[in-house]
Amino acid sequence: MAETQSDAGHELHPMAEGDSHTVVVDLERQASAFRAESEAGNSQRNEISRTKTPMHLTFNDVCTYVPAELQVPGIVNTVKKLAKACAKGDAGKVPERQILHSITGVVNPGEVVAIMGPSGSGKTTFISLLAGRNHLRTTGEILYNDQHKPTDKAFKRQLGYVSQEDVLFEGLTVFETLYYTAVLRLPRAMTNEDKRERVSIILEVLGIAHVKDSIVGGIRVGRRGISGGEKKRVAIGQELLYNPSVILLDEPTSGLDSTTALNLIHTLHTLAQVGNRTIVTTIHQPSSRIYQMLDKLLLMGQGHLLFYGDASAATDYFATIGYTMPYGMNPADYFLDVASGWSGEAKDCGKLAVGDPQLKVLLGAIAAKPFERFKLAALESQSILKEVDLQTSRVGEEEEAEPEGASYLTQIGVICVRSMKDRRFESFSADSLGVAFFVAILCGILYWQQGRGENIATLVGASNVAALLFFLSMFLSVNLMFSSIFTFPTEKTMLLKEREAKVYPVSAFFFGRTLAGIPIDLAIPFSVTTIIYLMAGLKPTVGAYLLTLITLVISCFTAGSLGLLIGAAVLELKRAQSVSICIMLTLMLPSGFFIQNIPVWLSWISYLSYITYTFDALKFIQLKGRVPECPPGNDACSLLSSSQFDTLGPQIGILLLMLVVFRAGVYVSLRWAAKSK
Ligand SMILES: Nc1ncnc2c1ncn2[C@@H]1O[C@H](COP(=O)(O)OP(=O)(O)OP(=O)(O)O)[C@@H](O)[C@H]1O
Repeated sequence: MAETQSDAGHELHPMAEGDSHTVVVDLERQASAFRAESEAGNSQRNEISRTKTPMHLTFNDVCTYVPAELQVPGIVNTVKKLAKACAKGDAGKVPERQILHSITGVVNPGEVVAIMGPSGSGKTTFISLLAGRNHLRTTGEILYNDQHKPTDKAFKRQLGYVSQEDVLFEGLTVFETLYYTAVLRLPRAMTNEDKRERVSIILEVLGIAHVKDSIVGGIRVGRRGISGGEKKRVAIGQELLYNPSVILLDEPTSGLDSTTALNLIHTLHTLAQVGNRTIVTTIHQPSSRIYQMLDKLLLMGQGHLLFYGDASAATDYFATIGYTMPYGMNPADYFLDVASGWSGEAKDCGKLAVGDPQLKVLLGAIAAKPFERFKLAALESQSILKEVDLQTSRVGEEEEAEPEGASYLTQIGVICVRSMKDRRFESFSADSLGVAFFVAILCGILYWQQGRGENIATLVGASNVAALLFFLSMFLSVNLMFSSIFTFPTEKTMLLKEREAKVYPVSAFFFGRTLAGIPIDLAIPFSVTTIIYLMAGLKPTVGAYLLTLITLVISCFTAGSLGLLIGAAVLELKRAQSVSICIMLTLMLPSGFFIQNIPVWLSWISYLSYITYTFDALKFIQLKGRVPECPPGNDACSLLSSSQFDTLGPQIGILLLMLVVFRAGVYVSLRWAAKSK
């Protein structure tokens, strides 16, 4: 039996290259191989071909509303709006626009339903509602197997959702992307080998095995990776891995050439049929060959349901209400024309607006001769529900006992390793290393041996060393802080996507990302400090070197945490950058280097600045007892050697405390961001 399986796998061809039949035939062969293996007791492979619980989807009278006015963000605008609403006496009431109007229907297991409609007709809104990923005000009911709402936390894990935008890690290879998803989402009882094998099967099924070692690529990593169509298939593969009963896809074929799009729909069709999955996909402009492959069509126009039923019956239906398709036309093109307000005469060609007479005419014709969706839906619902009931009762126990996913420690480990691999092109890129080494060597040359005993014994030499210590702490910490503010805004979409699918808790993401940052964030401070230390001839004892290094590393981690906190709290890059510049300058100016006589009412800021404590600690380590006696009354000189504390402990302790507080703030901000979406 294993031979049959491997044969099926090896003979598959990449979709983009092979013809469409190959994939279907191969999938069918593979599916029969899976079934055969299942009979032989190999349940794992069987999971790929058939779902555990077939899902019957019903949506009834779904209406969705959005605010009718522009919602300008910001506290001032919110207060203004509230004041206006209170003055009018309608506080809390926001004028709304209806974007979905009474969408009703039924989708059975094993079917592929295509949602079609012109741009802005509500396809994305509707499919994201089916996936429980839309939080707009919605009335009506969406139920799976008559009991699960798509927003139910426990049930969400069973819904595969591929959004319109590709949310992938640009720095990972295709195999890594699918493998880490497999480790996070597949049952912990499965061995690593089985998970790898599952990934290999998915790669073959989706025709992307030939690019498994190519990176995803993108603007962030500055590298061209796999093609748009391949990215889309990687995203689909991530969902297929855990064998969901329902797969919802938002425009999976956009950007694909017609053959690749046809192959993708073939694949979905086969997955639905051999796996008894419920598949709903929005689709923009399907070719006539794709259209023929669809089981059901849900046509939308301006948020209204214009047709729902067998795709093959749509042409006849529209003919009966006076919209006869011209001979030889692609039905999909014709229905889009109709939904866009074209009634067959060239002069009427144009887009519909709500209340458009054309839409009213069409809706009137539909109301006069409905496509019997309600009757049909009710009948189908009853017969299919019986079948689903039977199958569900057989697998009912399995559904109750959803297998446990990765353990908490595995989640942290995977998030950590995945994040390190994703950042491998950035953190250790020639650019960032080049800047760090350039600055270190420039500093070393400019301050060449300034820290030696004879130089530091002069007032000028001691001042130079103090300036070098301040610069060193500023350069390293600001460097890290500014790179840290990008972390969460750029990973926000991935965090939200994986949180929506309940893959891991926020704390696992927080600890995983924190761990991933440690080696990368240590490397630059360590090498820069060592180069400058040797070239500038700072205090030549191992103890002083280690203390300087420890102080700078803690200071960098504190600054990095502040950067993460700003990024996590703001989650918007431009704003995060502006906020961090303000905070950094506020902390730097009163830190004891630029100005000594700070106005009393502002002096408290210096106590909040991690730079004050870092600079103090470095002066204590390098200058205490080594600088010349200050002439009486020379304040500038005495500042060289003075510290706020006579020992090192309090400075280091306060820095560590700040580090913990900032990290806790990061965690709270992430939780809040994940919740508020
Ligand atoms: N959060 C929102 N706030 C305001 N308007 C919204 C929101 N979401 C959707 N809309 C509006 O609802 C309508 C339908 O949008 P939707 O994105 O669902 O259309 P679509 O059919 O998927 O379009 P496309 O094919 O161009 O992606 C549009 O007019 C859009 O502006």
